[in-house]
Amino acid sequence: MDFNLSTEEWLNILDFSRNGVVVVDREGRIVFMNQTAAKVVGISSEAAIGCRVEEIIPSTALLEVMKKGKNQSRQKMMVNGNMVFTDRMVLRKKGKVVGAVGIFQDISELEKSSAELESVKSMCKELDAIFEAVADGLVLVDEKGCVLRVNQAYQNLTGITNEEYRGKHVHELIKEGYIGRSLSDKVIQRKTPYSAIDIRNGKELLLTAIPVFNEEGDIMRVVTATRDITELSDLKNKLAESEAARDRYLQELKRLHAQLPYKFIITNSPTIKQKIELALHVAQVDSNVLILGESGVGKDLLARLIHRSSKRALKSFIEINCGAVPANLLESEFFGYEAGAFTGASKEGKPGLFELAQGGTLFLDEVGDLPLELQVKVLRAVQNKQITRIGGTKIINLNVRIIAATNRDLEKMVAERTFRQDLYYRLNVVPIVLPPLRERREDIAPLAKEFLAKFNSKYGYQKWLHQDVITRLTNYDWPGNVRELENTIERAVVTCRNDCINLDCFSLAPCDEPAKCRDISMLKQNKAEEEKQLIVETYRRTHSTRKTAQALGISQSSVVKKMKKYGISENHIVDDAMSRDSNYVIE
Ligand SMILES: Nc1ncnc2c1ncn2[C@@H]1O[C@H](COP(=O)(O)OP(=O)(O)OP(=O)(O)O)[C@@H](O)[C@H]1O
Repeated sequence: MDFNLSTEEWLNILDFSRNGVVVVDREGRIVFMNQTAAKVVGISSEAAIGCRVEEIIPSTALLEVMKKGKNQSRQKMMVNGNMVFTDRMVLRKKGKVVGAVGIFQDISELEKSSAELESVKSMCKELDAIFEAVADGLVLVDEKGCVLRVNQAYQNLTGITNEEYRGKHVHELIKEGYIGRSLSDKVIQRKTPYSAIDIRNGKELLLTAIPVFNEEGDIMRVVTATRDITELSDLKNKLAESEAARDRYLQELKRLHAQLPYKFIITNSPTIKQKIELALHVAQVDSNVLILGESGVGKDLLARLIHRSSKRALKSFIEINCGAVPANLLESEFFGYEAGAFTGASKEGKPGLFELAQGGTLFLDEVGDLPLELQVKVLRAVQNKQITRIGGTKIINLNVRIIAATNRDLEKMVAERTFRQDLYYRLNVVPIVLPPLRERREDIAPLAKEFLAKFNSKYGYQKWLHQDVITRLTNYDWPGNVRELENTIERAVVTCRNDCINLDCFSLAPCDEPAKCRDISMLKQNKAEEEKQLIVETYRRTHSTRKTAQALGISQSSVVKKMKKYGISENHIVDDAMSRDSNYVIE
């Protein structure tokens, strides 16, 4: 075969090679560099030829190869940032070294791919570890529904091994009775995740199957996670049970709580017991309650009982004595005010009692004393369950239960047009009338004993009541009702020098008919002049409406009202012009 190629032809062939070829002469100057080498080195062959090889390829070892006269193969080196494998060969002519050739292969891409392969491999290992480590059972099926693998947790959960599952179609598994239904099948059909709860082997399992899509958007895998929620369900049931128990205890607690004030309401009277039953009953609903009865019969006590027995028990019980707050302050007391609403208003503004009672109960004591002009505003609040602070525009929604009380005859007041009829109806949803003590004399002895025990303990005595005293107290009419009885016992306990409290210790003069007695019962029974006289006398002694009220066994607001009624001015009574009771201006 005649196949003699010229040097140029050989060089052309080398130029065409996908391997880089660099030839240097004895001095190390580049005499040939093919296209591939030029590309890797980053310089044109023309520019490279004639240059010293170490200037163009600083990492070259061709000079060393020539010096040692020994070829090298498969050496890794970096050329212009590219990783190459190189073979170096010494060129000899007649046994003399005349130059060297380097042939190299760019392996950068290969390196990159193998690095990627390594990372994919380690990722696979990680996923394998995760697949096996998760507590949920996992089943992996392909796009057709054939099981690729199941993890250890799934095998533990179902008792079915990987081998039994692997390679089988889910339909086959259903047929063979391994599973009752397949979620993977549904996911493949619908192309969306799917969840269900199954009972298998007596265990409650939560199954969640999700599809895995390829680049084209076709399902390539379905992963089904199976979680044993038997324990969770048990816990849920236990939680529900303990919540129900807690509610029961709460109710019981409320009931006991409600009984607490009941215990302090001392009574032997069937009528009062009935009223208490009624109060406990209406406590459960939010309807307005109107408690009627003379001063000191226990209206306040009953209002508190209703609150404490209601579902509002843990919220505020706000009480206002409508007769004890000066009329000009009542509105702001009730509704509050915004900052700077009027001269003297606090900078921050102030919430009113309606707001303070949010969620709880507002007790309007002595509601009959509410000034007419305020009645309409209170009506609006009670009716609409909304208020606006004085000087404000914001509507505040109310969630307040209203209990009102009075010792006045509201019906008569309505007839006389001193109390608004609409407000009366609004408040009088459930009326509870507490009879005076004289109409339930069976309560007097137990109450007296209770108060005796209370004040004995308060003052550290061990006194007792003589039977005559009990009889006397029982026969007495008690215009100031329980409050008066309480004060009378306290006075007797502290003033009586003997341990046996006998009739001498009482200012109640012994008499057969209580009505004839010359004592504070006059306040109720005697003519107005005597009542006036009694108040004047008591005030002269006490110098205060509060103490006068205490001494007479009536409320402070009643004293103030009666003083107004009889035109009793403080100056008439005491020389000292300064009233000690700064709450009231007595004309
Ligand atoms: N049944 C009772 N058992 C024990 N204490 C009672 C009873 N009834 C009333 N009291 C006591 O008598 C006093 C007066 O009761 P309360 O303030 O409830 O009467 P009121 O009708 O609201 O009086 P007012 O109309 O003057 O406001 C309170 O100290 C209260 O604790």
